[in-house]
Amino acid sequence: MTQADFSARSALFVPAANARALAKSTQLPADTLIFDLEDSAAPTEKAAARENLRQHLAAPRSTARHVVRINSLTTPEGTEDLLMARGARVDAILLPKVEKAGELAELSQALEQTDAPPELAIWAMVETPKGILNAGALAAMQLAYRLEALVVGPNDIVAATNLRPSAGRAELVPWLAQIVLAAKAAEILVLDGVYNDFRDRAGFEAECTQGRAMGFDGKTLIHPDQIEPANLAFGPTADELAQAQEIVAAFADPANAGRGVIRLGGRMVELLHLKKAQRLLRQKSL
Ligand SMILES: CC(C)(COP(=O)(O)OP(=O)(O)OC[C@H]1O[C@@H](n2cnc3c(N)ncnc32)[C@H](O)[C@@H]1OP(=O)(O)O)[C@@H](O)C(=O)NCCC(=O)NCCSC(=O)C[C@H](O)C(=O)O
Ligand SMILES: [Mg+2]
Repeated sequence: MTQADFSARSALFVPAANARALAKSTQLPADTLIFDLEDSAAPTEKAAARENLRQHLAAPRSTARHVVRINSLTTPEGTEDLLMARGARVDAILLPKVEKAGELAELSQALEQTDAPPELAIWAMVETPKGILNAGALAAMQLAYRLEALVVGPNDIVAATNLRPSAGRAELVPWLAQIVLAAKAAEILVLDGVYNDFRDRAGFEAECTQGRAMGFDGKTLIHPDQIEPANLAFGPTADELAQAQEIVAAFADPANAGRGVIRLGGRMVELLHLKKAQRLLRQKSL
């Protein structure tokens, strides 16, 4: 688990070029909405998508975290997207196809130059072979800059590597694990990639279970039907919540005052478990 105090179970990509999807997004129970200006907008749609989104973000919002995926900063579109997103006071900017730590430094400097508020975070997509190889260096930028999350991009990974993933994506797992480990070492969030077959609920649920078991904090999504199963799979189970409450209560017992390790129901429980339990309960109550 990361240090983030908010829940990041479900992050729905909302194509900014699609007015109906933008309208729909305000009623959806996703923890995060990622408004997309990159791959879901064709080159001829990009300016209109940005303008749609500017207007959409000026209206009242839901309580979801609002993130904008901009185009690469090496393109004129990217700079326009960044200025729009910064002006719209979103929670984070998602930069696609990040390969080198310098790209995050460049984005961070651009935000400093426009006096962006310190709470405006950076999210980075890891979706190329170089990005995966450099995941540790990218995540380490959290120390110097406002990097809050790594996000996997399986479609670009598959396209760049000519991989043929089978059901269960065993071929991808070693690369995904590298990205998860990099994020954990830097104590930032890590979100699993999208599942394209949005009518296949069983397949989606299986991939959520696998992602949660690997340590992902949540999953990026492409369709509203994927929100509820992702919230279930990445949220705490009833057992985990009950255990967390038990641990907090046990350490609050005066008989255990000042102790670093206690016995609870035949198990050893240490202060690290208390910290994890407290974080879980804090996230649940937000
Ligand atoms: C995949 C879709 C094109 C399917 O859309 P559609 O045919 O409209 O589906 P439905 O008829 O079932 O939709 C029902 C209603 O829900 C709204 N809807 C659908 N998708 C979304 C969404 N993502 N956000 C908000 N609302 C949504 C429809 O408008 C319908 O509403 P209404 O008309 O009022 O009844 C579509 O789901 C879609 O475009 N999905 C997102 C695509 C996208 O953003 N792609 C880019 C991000 S993924 C990516 O790039 C991953 C990464 O980079 C990688 O490399 O892997
Ligand atoms: Mg991609």
